[in-house]
Amino acid sequence: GKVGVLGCPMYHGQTKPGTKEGPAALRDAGLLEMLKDQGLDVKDFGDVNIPCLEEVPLSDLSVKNPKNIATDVHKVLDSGRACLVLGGDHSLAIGSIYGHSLAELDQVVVWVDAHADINTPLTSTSGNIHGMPLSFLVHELQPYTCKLPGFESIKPCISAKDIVYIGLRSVDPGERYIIEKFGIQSFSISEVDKLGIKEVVEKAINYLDPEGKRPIHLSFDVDALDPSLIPCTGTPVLGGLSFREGNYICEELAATGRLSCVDIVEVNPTLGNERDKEITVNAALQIITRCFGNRRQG
Ligand SMILES: CN[C@](CCCC[B-](O)(O)O)(CCN1CCCCC1)C(=O)O
Ligand SMILES: [Mn+2]
Ligand SMILES: [Mn+2]
Ligand SMILES: [Mn+2]
Repeated sequence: GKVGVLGCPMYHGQTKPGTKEGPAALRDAGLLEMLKDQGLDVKDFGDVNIPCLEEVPLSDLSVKNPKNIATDVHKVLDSGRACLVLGGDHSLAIGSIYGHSLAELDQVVVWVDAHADINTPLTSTSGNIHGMPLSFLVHELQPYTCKLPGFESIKPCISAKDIVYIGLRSVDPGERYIIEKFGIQSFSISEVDKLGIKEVVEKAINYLDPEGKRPIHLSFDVDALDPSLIPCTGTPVLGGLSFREGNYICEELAATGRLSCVDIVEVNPTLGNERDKEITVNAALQIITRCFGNRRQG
C-alpha cells in the first residue's frame, strides 16, 4: 500500500502547546522506517504550515490552519496514497475531514476518543476548539451553531449518520443532547464492556457502510486509550481502551482495505518525564502500524 505522512503540529485548539511536538516525537522514534519495514511505499509530505500565535491575529488563526490542512490532505489523497496525519491537537480534524471530503465525497468517520468533540462554540464550557471539531463539519448541526471568524473556508461535509464513536467516557451535557437529537451512533466504554470490542467494531462498520464500499476516515485521539498507556496527553480520562482493543480496532479497519485517512492526535510529549514519553510514543507507533496492515498474527 501507499501512504503519505503529513505532520500537523497544531496546538491552538487547546491550552497545552506541547502537541506541536507530536509529529517530531513520532518521526524521531522511527515511524517512517517502521512503515517502510512493513513493506509500505511511504512518502513524507512534511509538516502543514501552522503559523504560530504571534504571527497572526486570533481572528485569522483558524482560517489558515484548517484550510492549509485540508489542502494538504487533499493533495496526499489525490496522489493516490492513504493519508496519515500526525497531530497536534484534535482541532486538526476540521481540516483533515474537510480535506478528505475534497478528495472523496462519501467518506464515513470512525471517531475513537474518550470525548465526543462535538461542542459548538455556544455549548463549549472550555472554549477549546479541540472539543468542537465535529460541530464545524456536520450538516445537521449548522442551524444550531455559529461560524467562528476565519472558518468561512470550511464547509460542513458529513452527515450525523456517517459518524460512529468508539471509546466515549467524558461527554458534556450539550454534546449528549446533540448526540441524542441527531441520533449519532456511539459505542461508549460501557458498550465496549457490555458487547466486547469485536461486536462493537462489527456493528460500527456495518452501520456506517453496510455495502462495504465507502472510504473510511479514522480520527484516533490517543486519549481513547487508557491513560496508563498514554501518559503524555492533555485530557486523560481513567478507564480507557486497552492496548489490545486499540490494536484490534485498527487491524479491523485496515482489513476493510478502505481506510483512506488516519488522524493520530493529542500526543503531547511535553507532559510527563522521558519514560512517559517513551511509553506514549511506542503505543502510538504500534497503533499506527496496525492501521496500515501490520497485524499481531504476522
Ligand atoms: C469533554 N469536553 C471537553 C474536553 C474536550 C477534549 C478534546 B479532545 O480532542 O482531547 O478529545 C472538556 C470540557 N470539560 C472541562 C472541565 C469541566 C467540565 C467540562 C471540552 O473542552 O469541550
Ligand atoms: Mn481532488
Ligand atoms: Mn479526547
Ligand atoms: Mn479528541
